[in-house]
Amino acid sequence: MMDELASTAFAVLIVIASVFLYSWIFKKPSKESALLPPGPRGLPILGYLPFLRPNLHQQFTELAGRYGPIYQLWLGKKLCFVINSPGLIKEVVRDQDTMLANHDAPVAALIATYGGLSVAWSPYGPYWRDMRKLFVRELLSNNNLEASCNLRTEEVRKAIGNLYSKIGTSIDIGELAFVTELNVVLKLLWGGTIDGDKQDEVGVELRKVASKMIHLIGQPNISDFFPVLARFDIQGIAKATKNFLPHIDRILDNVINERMKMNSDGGEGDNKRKDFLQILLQLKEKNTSISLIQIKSILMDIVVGGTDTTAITVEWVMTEILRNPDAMKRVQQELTNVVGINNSVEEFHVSKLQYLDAVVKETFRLHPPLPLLIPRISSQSCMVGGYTIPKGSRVFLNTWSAQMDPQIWENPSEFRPERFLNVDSGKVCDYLGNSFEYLPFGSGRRICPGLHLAEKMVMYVLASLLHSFDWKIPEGKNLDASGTFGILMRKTEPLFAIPSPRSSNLSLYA
Ligand code: HEM
Repeated sequence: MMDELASTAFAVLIVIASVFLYSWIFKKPSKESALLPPGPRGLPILGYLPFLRPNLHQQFTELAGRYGPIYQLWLGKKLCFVINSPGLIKEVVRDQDTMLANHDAPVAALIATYGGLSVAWSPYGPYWRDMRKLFVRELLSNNNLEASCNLRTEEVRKAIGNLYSKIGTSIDIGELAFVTELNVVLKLLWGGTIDGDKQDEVGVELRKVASKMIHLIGQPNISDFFPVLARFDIQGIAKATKNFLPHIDRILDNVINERMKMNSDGGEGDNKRKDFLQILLQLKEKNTSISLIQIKSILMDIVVGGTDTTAITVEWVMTEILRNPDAMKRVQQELTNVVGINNSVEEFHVSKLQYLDAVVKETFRLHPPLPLLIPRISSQSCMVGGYTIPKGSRVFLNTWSAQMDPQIWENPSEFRPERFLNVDSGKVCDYLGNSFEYLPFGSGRRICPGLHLAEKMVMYVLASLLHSFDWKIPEGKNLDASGTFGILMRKTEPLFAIPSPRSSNLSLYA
């Protein structure tokens, strides 16, 4: 994608170079008063854009070796800073958190979220705070997560039950995890509003929507690097996103209408527990400041933010486990001890699965789904590491670099879950954003609000897959562990694996 961007950038921009050279020279912010860090030099106008490689987090880490833990580079008209060390990441998310609390929303993200109304893409301020509070309080609080345990159990059991009918065949693990996670998320969102075949249809449609949206948002867009060119929409990304929006609207409008009909018929939907859509619609009735498009943006936050990330994680963990048979044996032994070979895994078992927990943590370290988190933009000029970050700069927090730092992690490229078991090392890494050398869910005000749900789901799905089945790679397939970065880092080749039953507990899943 970066190569494509580079050639498009060249073709278009060489033609108009002379016009821009003038404005470039005269509009570039003055450096006299700002102490900027060193950084790689790029070309006039294009900056470093033509030199970007697909795996940005790796390239940024290499550049840190040359320029230090903080450096600057121009991407088109945008001044960018890359922060690579735990100490400086801490400065950003603790000391300068309010100045750097905005995500730098690409044009496509703003269009897809009705002008930035979602939690992820709204600017830091009262609107974002209220929406995030609502999101966390009503959907992702500990109480709500406990209350929705049955629903997750039901969906995971359904997925495992289906696998028993596919014994010996090759399974796309990412797809399996995605469908399971999407079903859980849809149940949390609108419970029994729609059910059966209709739920499956909506699931299939939302799946397409989520992956298209991630593709559009993750695609490098000239308009983001040269805002003055945004109105020409050279790559047609804005147009594609606008054309696609009515499709999202139609799906969500249908579900919302169904739910409103149920409300007016006095139906509670998914038995006693209120689903998220029901809560949002009730709030809307009471409080006219919440509009339908805000509700839709939040629903999309969850569908887009909560499904692919979790599925990618399950796929990476399964890949590492298949590459490390000793780890697979140890996980399965732990499951046998904690769950019992002929019992099914329950969510309450998960907190006792310490080795699996270490395997998941180690996988997040090596393969974080968002190795550069979501890039920030400075709302005010501020200082990091003794350097000035001028207002309006893009800031990349390269957590991958910190997670692969040999000064912190011994033999960082080796898969060694034991490093997360070693309590004596004094390194207690959790997901809460306080260990700045380990931040798979980010940190500070913008830390992922879905982390507890994600943790529960990832652990529960993996425990169920590994307790019920042994897994092997299909003949002729290799177990490649390379990733490709868009906005998410996915496996370059999807993982296929063949299940064979480990225990005779099929009846528990039927
Ligand atoms: C393995 C799964 C997941 C990973 C690795 C992950 C990771 C992240 C990261 C790194 C960020 C950016 C944090 C920052 O900028 O500092 C983020 C933000 C976000 N995530 Fe997640 N996430 C996951 C699952 C979920 C789930 C399940 C949901 C919702 C149900 C969710 C919803 C969001 C939202 C709404 C934001 C934006 C928060 C804001 O801007 O205030 N994520 N996530």
